[in-house]
Parts: sequence; structure tokens; C-alpha cells
Amino acid sequence: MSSGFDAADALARGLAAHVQRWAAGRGAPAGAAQAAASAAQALSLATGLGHVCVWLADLPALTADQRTHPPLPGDASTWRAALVASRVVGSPAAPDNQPLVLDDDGRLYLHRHFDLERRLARRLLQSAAPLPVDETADAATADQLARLFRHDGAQATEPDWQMLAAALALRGRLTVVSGGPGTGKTTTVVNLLACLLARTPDARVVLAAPTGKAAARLAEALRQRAAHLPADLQARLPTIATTVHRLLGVRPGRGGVAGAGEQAFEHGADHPLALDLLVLDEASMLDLALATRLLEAVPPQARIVLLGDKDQLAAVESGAVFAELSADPTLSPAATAHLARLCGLPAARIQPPPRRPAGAPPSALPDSVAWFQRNFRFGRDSGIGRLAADTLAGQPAAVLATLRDGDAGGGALQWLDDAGAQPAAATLAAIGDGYAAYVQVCRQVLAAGTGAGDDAAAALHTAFNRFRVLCALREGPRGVAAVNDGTSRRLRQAITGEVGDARHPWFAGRPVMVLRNNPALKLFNGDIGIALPGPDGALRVVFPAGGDGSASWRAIPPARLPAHETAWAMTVHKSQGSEFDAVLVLLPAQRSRVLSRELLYTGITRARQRVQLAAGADVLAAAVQASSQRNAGLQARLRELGGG
Ligand SMILES: Nc1ncnc2c1ncn2[C@@H]1O[C@H](COP(=O)(O)OP(=O)(O)OP(=O)(O)O)[C@@H](O)[C@H]1O
Repeated sequence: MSSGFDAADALARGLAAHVQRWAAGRGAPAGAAQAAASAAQALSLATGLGHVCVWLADLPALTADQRTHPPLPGDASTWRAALVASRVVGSPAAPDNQPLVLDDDGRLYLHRHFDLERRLARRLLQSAAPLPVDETADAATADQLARLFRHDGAQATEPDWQMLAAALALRGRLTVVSGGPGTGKTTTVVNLLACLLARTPDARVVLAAPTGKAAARLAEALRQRAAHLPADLQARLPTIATTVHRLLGVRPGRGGVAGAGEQAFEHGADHPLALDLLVLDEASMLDLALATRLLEAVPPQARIVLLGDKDQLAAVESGAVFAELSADPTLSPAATAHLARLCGLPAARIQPPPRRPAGAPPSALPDSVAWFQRNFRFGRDSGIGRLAADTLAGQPAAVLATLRDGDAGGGALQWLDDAGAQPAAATLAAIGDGYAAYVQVCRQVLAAGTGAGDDAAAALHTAFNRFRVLCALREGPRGVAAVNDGTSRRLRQAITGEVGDARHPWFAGRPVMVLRNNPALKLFNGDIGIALPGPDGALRVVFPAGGDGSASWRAIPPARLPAHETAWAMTVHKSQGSEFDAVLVLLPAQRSRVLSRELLYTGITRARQRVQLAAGADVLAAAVQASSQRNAGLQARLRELGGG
């Protein structure tokens, strides 16, 4: 961890020195050049934490401890004057050839991020323009919607937001649907596709997600949720989902140097994707650069449906595009009236929940957002539902009470009051119990000597996916690496009877996660494989084929795997896009700025049935109170370009 911070620090100081020289070279007064350097250093560190910009008002605090540049005394207006005088800070009206850009509201950007944000805003506005109303097509659409969403109707107490979201996506080109797990996003997409394909049978639909895991889940969930459709419509639904990188076509040679912004993709505005509708799941995982590149590659006349959960952790890289886009679900009177006609509802009943925070300016992309708040998988009063809601509400006392309650009744929740530097014996025992069924299946498979046959692979993957340890941190005794080592030591012996040897990490039953994309092997970051002996007795790692709906398995020799690690435990960040029957969320012993309610919420909601939370009360309370919201200005850019 410290080496990561050191590297970020060195990068920030390098940028600061560069900016200072640049300003001096343009004849800026020394004080102004210093201020620009100091601001650049703070900005670089902030972008390393995922922010897209910093607020001028935060600069005094952010620069107070800087050793290389003396802090500038004064408030935001002193900083603004100094930055403007530095000759290296552009404005939205004249951003070019400047390393930094400052907008009127006081957001300071690296030029690259400002440029990406503005390009994304421009592309979004292309899709936001309303489509002409077609009364004949609307009548047919209303009929289809009524048939497909017949489980709800005009007499229900609340309007069917799934139906309304589908109608929104049929009346416009850009739709953003935010809802937690189990709120019916996939169900809605199936019905939306059915309407669209009935209307335009040859529409080219592409399903995508930021990770291979999420793409595979989307394809599989779509297939399951389509069972109610007539066979001819089912046959027309897409059966594969792809990752965003695969969709855009990474050009070899230049990838991965400085993030997606510099990455060379085959598709872009000048070589758009061949599609009429893009459905992107887990859109909260898209960072600013990738979101911009993806949307620019979608032809302007195509429809875009973004699905995600605005309350989850944002992308690892800079940006919080999905949270920004989905923040305001309000509808204009014209859109409300149109939706009322399409859905056969009185307009007065279409009342979206108020946007948060109350009083924030309205979205510059109105009439494109739907929030799903009703959970069909676990009710709001279920243990997991309540724990998730208390966490998002930032209520540590309620979180602890819910955990204690959940522990007492039903067993859906368990708090392991574990505040020590090392995981407590009870936590280690819970990890062992969580994998007990998996160990059992491993032993049966090995005893049967069936090798890496399809049935064995399926049984192992199913058993392994029932449970996962989710750590907040990677390093430290309560982080991913240490938990993986300890768990391997214990479970290796339980599975194979051999005592482990760290120099030979491979053993039958070892689960691994791929850390780098390898398109040639069709392996992608986040894919999970399990080591099993093949017919010749040699270990190979068995992966689900994934994403294409086929049930086959692929066996790859360990030596050919791209970078990988043992996968008993993973970070909460990495777990986005995955679900398990049960999870054990393990927090560190000390407070950390990585901990936030969004992290906790993301970890908790990976579970379908059971959550165990191993943490001390203080650290847990601190996590619930901290929010990881990011500074960004997409809405400001949209307004600047005429969107509101
Ligand atoms: N309107 C509804 N009425 C009854 N059950 C529903 C409704 N919508 C969805 N469900 C059921 O709720 C479950 C979750 O639905 P779905 O998978 O569509 O949600 P999701 O938001 O895509 O979840 P996830 O993000 O976890 O994939 C499914 O079992 C589905 O059949």
C-alpha cells in the first residue's frame, strides 16, 4: 500500500514541478506559478483517489501539508486570482493548451479530465434530444407493454416502475435505470427488448458490461428471465454479452499505459459500432474515460440503456458517471403525459421519488432516469435489505442493531465482533464453515477420479460460488493476500490431505482469479477458475466458457495463465458485478480512507441469502459514516453545452 501512495506522491510532485516550470516559462509571477504547482499536486493526488476535479474551496485544506510548495494563505477567491494569473489555467470557454482548467463553479481539472467530461456531455446531449411522437407506433407499444408487464396494473398502489422504465427507453434514446440487486433491471430489459424487437425485428442489440463476469451474468439472467416470452421472440434475443473492452476492440500495442483515455480502440466516433441498441449492465463500474470512449463509439441514432446501482462503489479509475447521470429521476410534464399514455396510467400517479440531495440543481438530462426501489429478491424488511438500507442511510447505531437482530432471528445476518489486528478465531472458523461444502465437493470429485470432466467442473464452480470472503483492503493481516494464504494452508490440507508448501501453490481445488485480460485465451480480468487434475493427472485450471450461453468448460494449464491470484478472498471492489449465496465481509482493524458506506453496501449486497460481517464496532461505525462520493462536473458540462 505504501508503495502505491509513494508512487502517487511522486507523480503528483512531478506534475507540480512541470506546471511550475510551464507557468514560469509563460512569464507568470512567481507566487502564481507556485500556487498553480501546489494546486496541481493536490489535484493529481485527488484524481488518484477517483475524483475528476477538486473544488477551489478545498484547496487550502488539501495543500496545507504540502512540503514542496508553501501553502497559499487565503480562501477560494485568493486561489482563483492566483490560478488565473498563473497562465497555465484555462476556462471552459478557452481550455486549450492549458494543463489545468477551472470552471465558473470552482472545479479545477486536469485538462485531460475536463476534455473527457466535455466530450461525454456532448455525446450524451446528442442522445437526449426527444424523438418525434408517433401515435400509431405508440398505440402498438402501449398494447405490448400492457401484455408484458401484466403482473402489475392501474389498480396497484404504486406504479410499475419497470414498465415505466421500458416505456422511457422506447420513447427516447438514452435511459438510465438505477436499482439495487433484485429490483428487476434484467426483467425490465427482457420486456423492453421484446417490445423493441416486435416493433423493429431486425434491430441490432448489443449487451455489454465492464467485466467478463458481469457480462456472463447478464447473458445468463436474460435467458432465465425470458422464459415467459413466445418462442419466436426468445429466439431473437441476444444470447451473448461482451465486455466493453472487447466491444470497442482494444488495439494491440498501446493498451493499458495510461488508462482508457489513451488506449487505442478500433471503434470510436469515426468507426462506430454496428448497433441500434446498447444495453450496458453494471454501468456504475464505468470510469469517465471508458464511458466517454464507449458512448462516442455508439452511433448517434442508436438507443442506449445504462443499468446499474447508483449507491454502489464507483469505478476504480476516476469518475462517477453513473451516479451523476442517475442522480435525478424527475420527469417533465410532457414526458409524464407521454408515459401515462404508453403505460395506461393516470399521469398523476407517475410521481418519481425526489432527487437527492434535495435542492441540488435539476439534471440537464431530464426524462431519462428511472429508479427501482422495490426489491423482489429480498424485501426491505429482510435482514439483508434492512442492513443495506441502514448502511446507505449512514446510521451506525441502526446498522449495529440490525446486525444484532438479524443474528438473533433467522441467521441471515451475523456480526463477528472482531477488532483485533489478526482475524479472530471465530472469523477464521466462519471462513472454514463457508467453504465446508466446497471442500466436501472437492473431496468427492478427487475420490471419484473423474478428473476435469464437465460435471465435476460444474459441481465445483457451483459449490465455490456459494460463498466468498470480501475484504476491504488488499494488504495487511485482514486483507485479501493474507486471508488467501491462510485459507489455502488450511483448506489445502482438508481437500488433499497434504500440508502446503508456499513454493508450490498449486493443488487440486485451488480457486484462482485472473488479473489481466488475455483475449487469445478468452480469459478476462476477474474470471474465476478452479484447479483440477486432468485425465493424465496433471493439474489444469477449469474456467466456465462464459458469456456465450454455452455450458462448456475450458481447461488451461497453470503455466499458461495470465497474472492471477488465489480467490478464496477478493476485494469488495473486485466483487462488483458478482453475487454469492453468502458473503463474509472482513474490515481492517484500523480506520482507513478506503472504508465507506458505499464499500460496505456493495459488499453486503453481493449476498443473496446471508451476510457475516467481521469488524470492530468502531471501524464499522466509521465506515458507515464515511461517504466515498467523488468530485465531478458532468452536469455542469451538460449545462454549459446547452442542456439545461
Ligand atoms: N415485477 C416483478 N414481479 C415479481 N417478481 C419480479 C418482478 N421483477 C423481477 N422479479 C423477480 O425478482 C428477481 C430479480 O429480478 P432481476 O434479476 O430482473 O433483477 P436485477 O435488478 O437485474 O437483479 P441483479 O442486479 O441482481 O441481477 C427475479 O427472480 C425476478 O423474476
